[in-house]
Formats: sequence, C-alpha cells, structure tokens
Amino acid sequence: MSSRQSALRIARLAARYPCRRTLATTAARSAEQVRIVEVGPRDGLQNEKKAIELETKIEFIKRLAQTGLRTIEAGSFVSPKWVPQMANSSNILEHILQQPPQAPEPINYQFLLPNSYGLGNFLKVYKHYEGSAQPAADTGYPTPPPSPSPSDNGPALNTSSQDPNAMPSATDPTAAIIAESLERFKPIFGAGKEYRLRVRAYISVALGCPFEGPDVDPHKVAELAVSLLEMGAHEISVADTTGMGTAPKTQELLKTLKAAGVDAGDLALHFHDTYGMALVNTVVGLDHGIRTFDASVAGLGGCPYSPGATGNVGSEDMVHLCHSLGLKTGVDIEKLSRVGEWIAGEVGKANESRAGKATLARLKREL
Ligand SMILES: CC(C)(COP(=O)([O-])OP(=O)([O-])OC[C@H]1O[C@@H](n2cnc3c(N)ncnc32)[C@H](O)[C@@H]1OP(=O)([O-])[O-])[C@@H](O)C(=O)NCCC(=O)NCCSC(=O)C[C@@](C)(O)CC(=O)[O-]
Repeated sequence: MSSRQSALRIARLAARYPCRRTLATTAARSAEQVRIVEVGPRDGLQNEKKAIELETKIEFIKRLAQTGLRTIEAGSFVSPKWVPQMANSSNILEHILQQPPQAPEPINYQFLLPNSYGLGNFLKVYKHYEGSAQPAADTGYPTPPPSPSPSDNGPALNTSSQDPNAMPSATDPTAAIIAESLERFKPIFGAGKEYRLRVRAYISVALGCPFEGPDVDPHKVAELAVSLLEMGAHEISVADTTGMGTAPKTQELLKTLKAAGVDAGDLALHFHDTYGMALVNTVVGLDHGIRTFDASVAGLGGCPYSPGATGNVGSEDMVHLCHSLGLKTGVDIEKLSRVGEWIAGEVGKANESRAGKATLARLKREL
C-alpha cells in the first residue's frame, strides 16, 4: 500500500470513529481504570485434553462473575473436530441468557466465532432469547481470530488461499491468505450490526509466529488492525500467542499501531507467559495508554497451534500488577485467587499464578 493510500485509509478511519475513540480514551485516562478480560473459560480450557463437565464450566463462570470482573470470554463456536473441549458452548450461552450469573456489576460475555457456521450456531441460541424478559446485559461479542502471518492463518483458521475471488487485487500469497480470513468474517461483522453485538477481533501471533519465527512485521499487524476497524470491529485484541514478545518488540508494535492511526482505546493486549515476559510487556502496554488486557485465572491455557506455548498470563498476576501501580480493576483479588485455585484443582493442573498463590498463602497465615 502506498503512503498516500495509507493516509487516506487512516483519514477514513478517523472520520468513522470520532466519538467512540475520544470517549474511550478520555474515560480510560481520567479514571485510570483497567479492564481485565477473563479468557479462562475459553482460551484457558480449550486446550485441555480431559473433558470438563458442563456443570463445572458453568460453576467456573458463576464464580468468576462474583469477583468484580466485567468481561468474561465464556466459550467458542468452533469445530468440535478441532477443539472438542468447546463443544458445549451453546449450552453455556443458553445458560447465561436464561439465568445470568449473579454479579456485582453487569458483565459482558463474549464468545469466539470463527466463521458463518459458528455464527449460525451462536444466533440459534441468541435469537431465541433476544428481547426476552430477562436477557443478560450486553451478551455476546463475536470474536474472529485472524493473524498477520499466513502460516498461522493456515492451521488456526484453515484458510486455503485457493479462492482467487477472496481478494481480487491480492498479488502476493500473504495478502491473499489474510484477505481470505477477512472475507470469512464479513458475515460476522454484518450480524454484529444487525443484532447490535460488539465484534471484538483478535489478531494472533502479533509478536512471534510458531512457523515463521520471532520477527513478525509490525506494519502487517497495523494493516490488519486498520482493516478490522474499517470492517466494524469494536475492539482489537492483539495477541502474543507464542509468548515471544519482548519489551522492545511490544513498544515497536504499539508505536507502529499508533502511527497507523489505531487508537490505544481501540486495543486490548493478550499475552501468553511462555518466556515469562507477559507482565513486562503489560507495563509497556500501560505506558502506551492501553487499558484493556486479556488474562486467564490460574494462568490456564495454551495454544493448540503453538508448540510449547504455556498459558495466558494469570489474571491474579495482572490484577496485582495493576493495583501495585495504583490502577483500578474493580476485581477482588482474594475472591479471584480462590477461583483460580478451585479451577486448577478441577482441571487437575498446577495453579500457575504467583500472585494467586501468594494471596492464598497470606490469607491462610491471617486465619
Ligand atoms: C477454522 C475452522 C472454522 C475452519 O472450518 P472449515 O473451513 O469448515 O474447515 P474444517 O476442515 O476445519 O472443518 C472441519 C469440520 O468442522 C465443521 N465446522 C467448521 N466450522 C465449524 C464451526 N464453527 N462449528 C462447528 N463445526 C464447524 C465443518 O463443517 C467440518 O465438518 P465435516 O464436514 O467434517 O463434518 C475450523 O477448523 C475450526 O473451528 N477450527 C478451530 C479454530 C480454533 O478454535 N482455533 C483456536 C482459537 S484461536 C486462539 O486460541 C487464539 C486466540 C484468539 O486465543 C488469541 C491468541 O492467543 O493468539
């Protein structure tokens, strides 16, 4: 894309989002409030081999809802052949719509939708309860996960790049594969408008790719972010899927996103802690004005397409970091730590959150 095309695109974007951007950014800065997006029930559990009972998942969500979290990613409408653990996401959505978990504040529940098939399954349940007497507040964010790396779009999304109509102007295979991912998400954005659902888009492998290595071009990430915002994304979660991100790389990426016209208020950061860099990178994000971070209680998680990837950064660690910097999250770390310990036991895994374990040890001493 020429610099003139790029400037035009940024101007179009600025014209399209003037109010939301100003409001989001002003609100975040004045209140110094950080929003933690709890992805444990989806990203945290999706990779677990042992089937986890529906009742356990619902109990997990209910317990999380009582901690002060405002956003919970509750499941995904993906192929059960690839991710069997998420096969009962329809039941989870139905339960949330029928009997919204008790919570101190209204909660946004988001579900990952990779294609029209998943969208159809989501809407089957959602439409049934739409307008009902007791809908859960603001339920459902379809969340597509394209990535700037063609190799990663392949396994994670099964794009083929065989369809020459996917993006007629695409001349290089990278652009064609990414364009195919974006094409696939159009109906999801369309439904978002129709049903007034906010579409949160993920960009995977933004700081390192399991197939292409640690050097992902930040300009490609920025280009993808601009495309997704133009398509109608409400928020972009930029993911370090492999945990290869470092402070300098995170800084470079955030500067590039800003230069491309993507406002900090439109972004969330999603770190995996594979190399122990997640909190360092979070501080870089905070310094760049990012106020939304994804995390998974007890550090549950991993990526089926990223060999060796450990879990997401622990939500308890993220909350502790924010509080230590004088930022508010609205989350009760003691309650959250108990949920982390409980779900780790249910899944049969070690609790990977240091702050969670330390909080529980302190509570035990104080008894
Ligand atoms: C990528 C696709 C959608 C391609 O789906 P496809 O193009 O239909 O191709 P396929 O060969 O994978 O399809 C396999 C079978 O699944 C069916 N199918 C297809 N879609 C669905 C659906 N939505 N719901 C239920 N069933 C579905 C499809 O119809 C077919 O059935 P068959 O003909 O064999 O009987 C599919 O392969 C899939 O769902 N894969 C799993 C994707 C996934 O869950 N990835 C992990 C989540 S992304 C992530 O974790 C990263 C993130 C977001 O956390 C951020 C980060 O850290 O990077």
